[in-house]
Amino acid sequence: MSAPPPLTWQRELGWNEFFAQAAQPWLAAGPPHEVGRVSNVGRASYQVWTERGPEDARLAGTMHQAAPGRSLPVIGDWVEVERLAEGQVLRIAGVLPRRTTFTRAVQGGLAEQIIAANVDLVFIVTTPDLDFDLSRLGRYVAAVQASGAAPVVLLNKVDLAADPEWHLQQLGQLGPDLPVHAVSAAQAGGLGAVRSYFQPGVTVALIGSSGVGKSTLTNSLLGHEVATTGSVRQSDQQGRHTTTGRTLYRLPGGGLLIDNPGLRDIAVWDVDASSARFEALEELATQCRFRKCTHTTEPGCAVRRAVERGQLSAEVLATYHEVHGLGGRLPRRSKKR
Ligand SMILES: Nc1nc2c(ncn2[C@@H]2O[C@H](COP(=O)(O)OP(=O)(O)OP(=O)(O)O)[C@@H](O)[C@H]2O)c(=O)[nH]1
Ligand SMILES: [Zn+2]
Repeated sequence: MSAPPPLTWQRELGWNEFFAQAAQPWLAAGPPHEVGRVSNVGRASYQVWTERGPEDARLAGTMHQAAPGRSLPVIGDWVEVERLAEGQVLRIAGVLPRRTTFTRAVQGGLAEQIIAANVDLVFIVTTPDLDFDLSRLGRYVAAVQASGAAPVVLLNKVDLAADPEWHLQQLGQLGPDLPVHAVSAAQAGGLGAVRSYFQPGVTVALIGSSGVGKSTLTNSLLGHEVATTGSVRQSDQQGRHTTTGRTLYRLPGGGLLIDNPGLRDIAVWDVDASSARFEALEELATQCRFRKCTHTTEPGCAVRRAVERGQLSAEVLATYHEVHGLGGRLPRRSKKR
């Protein structure tokens, strides 16, 4: 038995044979069974993109029970939903298998948390200034490849570079087949090449340090202001988490863009730097006087004490600070990798 041809809205949202096959038993049962794509995840609520557009959704009771192989929906997931009576929010009954997954290490590297699913392409954004660090960019490339997505490097703020060719040549060392583009998001320069990646159904995510221009780029690509430049707003006036700001966007010419705080914060899923290497440090950090100690200048810092006593290498702490955007970061102009 072959599945009916998928609808156009689904294709535009990234649906393909892989998902169609997985959803076949669910859809074969007919109404109220539908599918949709998770476009935002709040603390207790979800937003799912269906034929009708973005809709509020809630987990079905059975989804709350832990079961082997069961995972809660994340941004980018295709989910099985039930449309109850008109006016009621959609109910998420299941998560379809994922084609790609971004994970980050939690519990000191003992467990993995999935933060985004079904991303096809990841734009790694950097700038020709202090952010430029080939070894860190190399780790991002490896992390993107490990997720199953394809990496593309964007050298943004190229208008500020004295010698853009030097930076491009350096980035070329990251891999012979790695696409690299020089852009200026603020001046809409070089965006044609970037736009050409957004084919219908292709899901793209942006990652990069704070301030490299991800929001500016998002706004230029979407043609209107959606992303908050400078910071990510997550709460409304009452301080509640709000799901009104979508984090899965459809581009005017096709293609989808995920701009999600969890994914943005590359430091947390920079696998090499943040997992096992920091286990000892995180163990020590439980003894710091302050729960949110940054191990820089706080009194009663168990981590710095351990470094002073030679129990923890100063390099591990320095890397930890670099990954978390703390402390002085020097431009490292690596010659050869
Ligand atoms: N000169 C120049 N400035 C740019 C360019 N793109 C972005 N900027 C500026 O860089 C600053 C940071 O840009 P954002 O878009 O907020 O950076 P972001 O990566 O979203 O930062 P976070 O929200 O902290 O993750 C803003 O002042 C932008 O106007 C560019 O191409 N050239
Ligand atoms: Zn500390």
